[in-house]
Amino acid sequence: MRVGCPKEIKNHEYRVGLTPGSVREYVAHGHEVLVEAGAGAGIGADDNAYRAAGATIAKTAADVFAKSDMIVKVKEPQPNEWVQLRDGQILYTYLHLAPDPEQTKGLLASGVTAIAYETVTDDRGGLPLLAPMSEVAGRLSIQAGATALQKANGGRGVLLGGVPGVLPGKVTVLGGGVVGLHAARMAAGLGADVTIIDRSIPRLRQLDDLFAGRVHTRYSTVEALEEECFSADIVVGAVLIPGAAAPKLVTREMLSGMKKGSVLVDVAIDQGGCFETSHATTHAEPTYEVDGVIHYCVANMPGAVPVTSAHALNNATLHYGLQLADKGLKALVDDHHLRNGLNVHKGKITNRAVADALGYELVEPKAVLAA
Ligand SMILES: NC(=O)C1=CN([C@@H]2O[C@H](COP(=O)(O)OP(=O)(O)OC[C@H]3O[C@@H](n4cnc5c(N)ncnc54)[C@H](O)[C@@H]3O)[C@@H](O)[C@H]2O)C=CC1
Ligand SMILES: CC(=O)C(=O)O
Ligand SMILES: [Mg+2]
Repeated sequence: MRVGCPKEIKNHEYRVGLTPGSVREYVAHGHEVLVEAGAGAGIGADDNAYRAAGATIAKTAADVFAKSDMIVKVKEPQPNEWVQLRDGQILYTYLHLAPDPEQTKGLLASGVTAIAYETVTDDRGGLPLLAPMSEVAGRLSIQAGATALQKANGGRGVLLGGVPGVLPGKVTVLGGGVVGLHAARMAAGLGADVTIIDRSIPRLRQLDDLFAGRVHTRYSTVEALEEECFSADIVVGAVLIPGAAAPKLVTREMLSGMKKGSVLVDVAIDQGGCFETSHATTHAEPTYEVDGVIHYCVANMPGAVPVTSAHALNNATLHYGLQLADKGLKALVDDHHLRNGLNVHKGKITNRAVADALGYELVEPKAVLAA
């Protein structure tokens, strides 16, 4: 198979779908790899590094899209990318379709077979291709929140760790999954007073064990949300219902109960966000203010640290990428966890959460692959 990797074009997105190390693996499996010139610049991998790994360098993205059987990317295709996709081609990348009707229409019209990293599953109930970027974004959320909390940046001017004789800042984390765990770990490491809210009691038990009393846990009710958000300096939004639009846990009305200059970091923004007042921002202009509360809603947070992120992402995506390259669509038939990643195939929606969110008929992946 010919595997193509275009340069990412989303605002300040410096990650790359294939590192030179991954290219070597595809080449070792007998595949041709076509990489757009400059695709790895953001991680310090120049075209010669890709040539040394066995790739051919394409001058333009158009060349990569036209000549490849499978496109491996990081971010969801942008409008001028989805028009270049076609029937019979595989797209392997993050998609986040539930909050994005325009992209969904574009992918359906193209006929492409689109596999979303974020809905591929594993035996432990996890999302193995989302997890590494959730680890990065969770850790980054506290850096971003702490920066926004500084007075000169519009925040209320609190140092998260406090100092001897002065109480630390308070961080509330909504959703104690992968993002939430890593946010809590960073916040606790800085000395903040941290509370995690989740609706899963088994998960709260795990977190309580893990942090051995260093972090508080609370079951998710409106009362708990209000108390923990109203007293917080930073609230990290980290809830997820896989594939679906995020539930709006913090309403606009609740902002009036929050401290002026406190910060909402909505990591869940790629699934539409869990604060009613969130809208996606970019690394170029990451924050805005509503009712005195600073909002940070960057939908591609890991793009800020591409050297770490691209390698962590490739570690997770390589296995299934090779399966797809080796076997084509049979890889989806053979492995139900990979099949759970199938969101769009030949003009049909094949993921239930996406179909429900956007009002499409669901076509079962097994049925569509057998056709
Ligand atoms: N903005 C960005 O750059 C990035 C965003 N993300 C996003 O962050 C979000 C979280 O991802 P993960 O931590 O990997 O998900 P996860 O599945 O590991 O964790 C989600 C947690 O939310 C909890 N939850 C669901 N509904 C809840 C509710 N109503 N109240 C309280 N808790 C609730 C679940 O029990 C679970 O523990 C996702 O939307 C993901 O796409 C991930 C990486 C980068
Ligand atoms: C998961 C995601 O949206 C990202 O890594 O950009
Ligand atoms: Mg406390």
